[in-house]
Order: sequence, then structure tokens, then C-alpha cells
Amino acid sequence: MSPSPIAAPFPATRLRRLRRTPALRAMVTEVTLTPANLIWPIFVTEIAGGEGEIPSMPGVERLTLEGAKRAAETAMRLGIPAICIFPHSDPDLKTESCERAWDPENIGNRAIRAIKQVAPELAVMTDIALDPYNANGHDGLVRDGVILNDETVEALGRMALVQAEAGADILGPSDMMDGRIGALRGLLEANGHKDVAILSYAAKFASGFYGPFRDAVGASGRLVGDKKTYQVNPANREEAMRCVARDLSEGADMVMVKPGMPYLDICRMVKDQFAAPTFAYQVSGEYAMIEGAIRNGWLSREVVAESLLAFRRAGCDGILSYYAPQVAERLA
Ligand SMILES: NCc1[nH]cc(CCC(=O)O)c1CC(=O)O
Repeated sequence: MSPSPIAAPFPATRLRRLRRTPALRAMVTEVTLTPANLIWPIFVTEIAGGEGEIPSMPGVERLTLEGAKRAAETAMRLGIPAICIFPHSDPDLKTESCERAWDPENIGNRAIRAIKQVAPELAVMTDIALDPYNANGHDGLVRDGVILNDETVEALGRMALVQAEAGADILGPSDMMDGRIGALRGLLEANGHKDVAILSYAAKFASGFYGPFRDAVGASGRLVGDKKTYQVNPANREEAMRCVARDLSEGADMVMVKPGMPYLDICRMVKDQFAAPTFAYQVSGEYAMIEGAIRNGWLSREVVAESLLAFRRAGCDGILSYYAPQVAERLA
């Protein structure tokens, strides 16, 4: 979209004419934000006493299974079409081989089934990565300090099939291993899950903005080293585009840019280049930043909706945001 020159010079053109009243402003509003544009990420704990507020994400709570069901009902009531489940799993059951990641009884899979019971029409999205179940906090299997690609993809395949079996509508591979989308798509096709959608965390950057999330899922203290050998360098636009192209060509139905607000240029490029359903994740650190400033009285709560509108302007079809229920409530 290249701007066309304004035909008439001042004063024939006065751009303030259309800003004068709410009615005029409403008429020329270009993008909208509705509850249908939101995906709500929730944390579900299996640890007794693990529920409650996450200190680095004030206002966001880890939920019990019962709490997750209530959240699903809230989402339905507010018109939020999808919820995304993140497990807070028992630290004693985290291992180097991560076998709990594909245990049908892990907390993530139990949450899928519980939510489907109370809100069958709500789209349930999952996260596919080993970090909640990994003793060393990485998204992949680690041997001698190296993150193993192909072995991890195999493990992710097991994880994906079990999630699909549990009733997930949308799988969200967030691991950034090479070849995982094709592998998952093939497994889903071969195992009777041809209608399960994949929303690939395609342009996922190695970001410091994930800090509070790692607290929320209990991975912070564990992470050995960083995720730079699999997540994208924040300096790279072209590489992010190649990731998106690759994931779409391997069978992703939708793609995601993550983090969100510091990467709006990537959102716009992805939408323009691929014209595919494009999502952004307003991640935990963005939430913490905004919410911290609001709670300190430094910003007004209006910035929440403004921050989400920015994603729509940048071309995103939807946004994963911890603010989803709050914003949907305000829009209602
Ligand atoms: N598989 C990990 C995963 N899935 C979603 C997030 C971050 C979400 C957020 O910060 O809100 C992360 C963290 C990471 O890559 O370390």
C-alpha cells in the first residue's frame, strides 16, 4: 500500500475535518479490534498450591483444571474464539528425555479434555515444545550441551498426536526446530487427524521478552544457556521471512510472529508477502511492561486496546494476548 499524494493543497484539504466529531471519526476508522481477533493464553497448573498470581505478570493467574474450565466459559461468553493452554507441570517429573510431554495424562492434555467438556465449540490451541517437561528448560532434547534437531522433531510428533487425540483444534509448535511442520503434518494426516490445524510459531525470535512466561511455567531457574541456536536473531528480517515461507510450504495453516510489538515490521511483511492467516503473540514481557506501567500510574489502561489495535494495523488477523478477557469485556 503506497500512499497516494493528496490531490488538493491546503486549505482545500484539511485533514482535521474528518477528526472533528466521534461520528466522523467512526466513519473513517480503518481497522477494528473485536473479541474474534483474540486468542487467550492460559497457564494451567498440576501442582497443589501452584495456582494464583504470577509475580512478574500481575493480574495473570495460574489456574487449576477447574479454573481452566471457568476460563473457557468466560471466553465463550465474551466471544473469544480460542484459548491456548500452557502447562505448569510438576518439577519432580521433568526429565532430560521429556517423556511426560507425550503422556496423555499430563496437565496440558487433561486441560484440553476438561475444556472440551464444558465448551466444545471453543477452539483449543496447544503449545508444542518440550520446555515445560524438560529438566534443562530447553524446547528441544539436549545432548552434551547441543540441542538435537531431528530427535526433538520425533518427540514433538509424539506430543502432537497425543494432543490431537485429546481434542486439540489447533497445534502451536513453538520449538523452532527445522522440519517440524512437515513432520507433524505428515503424522496428523497418517493418523486420522487431517482436520487438526497448525498455527506455526514461524517467526519466533530469541527474545528477552519471554522472561515472565518462563517464571509462569516454572522453566526460569532451569534454563541452561539460551535459545539462540534455534530461535531467530532479533536483527534478522530476511531469515524470519524464510521461516514463514518454509512453514507454510510444509503445511502450516496459520503463522505467528513472536514477540509482537517490537516486531510489527515483521507482521506487516509477513501479511503482505504471504497473504496467509497471520497472528502475533503479545508476549509475557510486553504484558509485564504495559501492566507494570499502568499499575504504577505511569500509563492509562487505554494503552492496552491501543497496543492490540497496532497489530491489526500491521496486518495481523489475530493476537494472542493475556489481556484477551479484559479487552473483550471492555469491547462488549
Ligand atoms: N516453547 C516455549 C514458549 N512458548 C511460548 C513462549 C513465550 C510466551 C510469552 O512470553 O508470553 C515460550 C517461551 C520461550 O520460547 O522461551
